Amino acid sequence: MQLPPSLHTSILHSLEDQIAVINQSGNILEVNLAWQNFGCENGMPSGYTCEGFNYLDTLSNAAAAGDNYAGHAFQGIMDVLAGNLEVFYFEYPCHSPNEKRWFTMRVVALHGDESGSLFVISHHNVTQRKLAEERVEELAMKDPLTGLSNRRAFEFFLSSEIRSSIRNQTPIGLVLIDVDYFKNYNDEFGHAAGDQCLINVGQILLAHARRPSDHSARIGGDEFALILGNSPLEIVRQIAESILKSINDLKMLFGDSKQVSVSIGLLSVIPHKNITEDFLFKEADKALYCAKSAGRNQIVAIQSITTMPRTSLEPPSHHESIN
Ligand SMILES: Nc1nc2c(ncn2[C@@H]2O[C@H](COP(=O)(O)OP(=O)(O)OP(=O)(O)O)[C@@H](O)[C@H]2O)c(=O)[nH]1
Repeated sequence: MQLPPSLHTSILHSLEDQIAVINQSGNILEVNLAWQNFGCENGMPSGYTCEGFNYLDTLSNAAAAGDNYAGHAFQGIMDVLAGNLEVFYFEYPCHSPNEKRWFTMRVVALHGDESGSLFVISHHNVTQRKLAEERVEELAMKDPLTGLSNRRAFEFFLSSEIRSSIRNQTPIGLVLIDVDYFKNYNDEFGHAAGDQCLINVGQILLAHARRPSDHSARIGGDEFALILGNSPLEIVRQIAESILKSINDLKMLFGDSKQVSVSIGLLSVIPHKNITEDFLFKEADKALYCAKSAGRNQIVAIQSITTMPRTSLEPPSHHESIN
């Protein structure tokens, strides 16, 4: 079989990765078809070959305009050109107005080039892998039944909201919600109806988490939580009352026999650095326990939390019940 005369060029043009050869100054000497096509698909004139382009200039201009990825790529290439780094490998987002895209960039000295003045840059599209990773990440943070955040995500958001509240000295609200006598509900109406009930409660919580700093989560079987960033006690209380009412109103959806109620414990506090998420959660949980003990279908608010550095003793909390 006869191989094409310029076998290496043919191989280069057959590759899916975008490949360019640059010299020590960053001038592009040669690109493959994939590189040309990518340029044309992204605003370069048709027939664009990159000849005369200086890749380092392009990156440094983008970096000067605030593109940190371009700045990092520039530095990596400079390190390879200077011989300080054998291979530079970098993964970066390159989203277009229509789609999310990620690429890897690999920069290495041209193999077999004795002058040591030629370098190969290759870009590989890793979008499919990144989208799959994003999806896995999303699934790992979501409760599959209600679509709300799961406990893991809740803990993450709580800790991040506490840090933000400490920084800004704003009150963080925490609301814990537990369905009343849910075991009986399951026993009486069946597990599928129980699932539907949890979905409906989840939807109500979701509708009450309106701002970017609000997060609703299902943190256990019939236990839910709402984090309300920058919310004083009065606001947290109003939101909890609205949740309680909406859940009581679910019986209109189900018919009178399927009455649903919840017990709610809540607090709002401006935290300082000794306040942990575990501490806040336990305080709100104490209030929830009080709401259960006092007869359920009601709200108990922690009125004040001693925010002094903790010793081995739990600080005193003061509860107020709202029916
Ligand atoms: N349908 C359904 N039930 C669940 C799910 N997860 C947990 N459960 C049930 O939720 C019930 C929770 O009941 P308990 O924690 O004993 O409390 P309760 O009956 O709600 O009583 P109080 O909380 O004291 O008012 C249990 O019977 C669990 O089996 C779920 O995903 N779907």
